[in-house]
Amino acid sequence: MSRQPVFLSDGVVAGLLRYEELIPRLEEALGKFSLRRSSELLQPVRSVMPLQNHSGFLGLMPSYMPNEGILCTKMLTFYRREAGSSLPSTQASVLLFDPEYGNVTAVMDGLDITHKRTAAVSAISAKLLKPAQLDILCILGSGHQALSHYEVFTLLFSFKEVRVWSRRMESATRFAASVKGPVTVCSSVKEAVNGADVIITVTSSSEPVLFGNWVKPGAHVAAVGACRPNWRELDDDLMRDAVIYVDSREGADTESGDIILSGAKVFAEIGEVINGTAPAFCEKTTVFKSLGMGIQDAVSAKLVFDKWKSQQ
Ligand SMILES: NC(=O)C1=CN([C@@H]2O[C@H](COP(=O)(O)OP(=O)(O)OC[C@H]3O[C@@H](n4cnc5c(N)ncnc54)[C@H](O)[C@@H]3O)[C@@H](O)[C@H]2O)C=CC1
Ligand SMILES: O=C([O-])C1=[NH+]CCC1
Repeated sequence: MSRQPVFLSDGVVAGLLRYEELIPRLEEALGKFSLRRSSELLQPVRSVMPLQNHSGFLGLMPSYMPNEGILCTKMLTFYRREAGSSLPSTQASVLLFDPEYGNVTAVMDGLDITHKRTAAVSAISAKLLKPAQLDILCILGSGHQALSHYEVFTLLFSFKEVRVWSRRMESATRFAASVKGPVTVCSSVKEAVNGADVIITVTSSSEPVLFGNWVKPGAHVAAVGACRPNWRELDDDLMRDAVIYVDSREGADTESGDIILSGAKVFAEIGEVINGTAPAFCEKTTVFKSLGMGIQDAVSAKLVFDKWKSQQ
């Protein structure tokens, strides 16, 4: 195989990746993952190397889906940044391989994939674990993930009110001004989550920001940050009282401080709910603890690459 890999920039990837096409592929992949058939899907828990001089981490996220012709790995770096820092907190590249020959067919910027597939999986969790009422959406954090979550949640659901809180009020105000629809800027987490039906936590915090006694019973929480075993976004009360769903049990047991440090029991993977092998307790308070999986990047990258090829 002498062909050189193509390089797809962030702009090209962003132009090709659409939530409407991505969501069904992610649902299928999450269901397949939870079947644990190694002949159909392989994905180890990502390996993460600390970069102690920089408060950062380098992660490697390989996956293999032979029936779909997908062999892929994402490489990412993520850093804890001080408030006001202009340096990026997460960067990523995705490599697609030809599974038969082993050569790299495409190298693509992984930022848009990371933003969209993470938000899309949170939206899938909200679709599956939908509270009886869906009036108020609350977003805690105002960075890249906040934006992609706003986009997909307002695309799929019709909330009467969207609220945002950020640790710096001006960031929340900037976020509200940057999106199309109306957003209420809140000055405290307690005020922001009061009565909210869906709460999304997308912060880089390592301490709890969301406390169980502020959360409306029956609400759904999509918890996206805190991806290290000693980092938290949610307090023990919420972790103990809610029914906990995850993307990967192995990932959660290895990487989620919210699960490991609270001692909370994982009830099911959302792939099990998709497969009908675990119930969706929509009437209870539910937490979807998201950590991110290589297969999510892989199906996103394959979708982008196939669309790009069809246009050549
Ligand atoms: N579960 C998954 O699949 C993924 C999770 N993530 C995680 O999602 C989180 C957000 O990522 P991005 O939006 O890309 O980052 P970002 O840097 O664009 O935004 C981070 C947000 O967290 C806030 N923040 C930082 N420290 C905080 C603190 N101590 N308390 C409260 N808020 C704080 C910032 O003000 C900002 O609003 C990160 O923790 C990241 O590691 C990112 C990608 C995928
Ligand atoms: O899956 C992912 O891309 C990430 N999870 C935590 C930081 C980035």
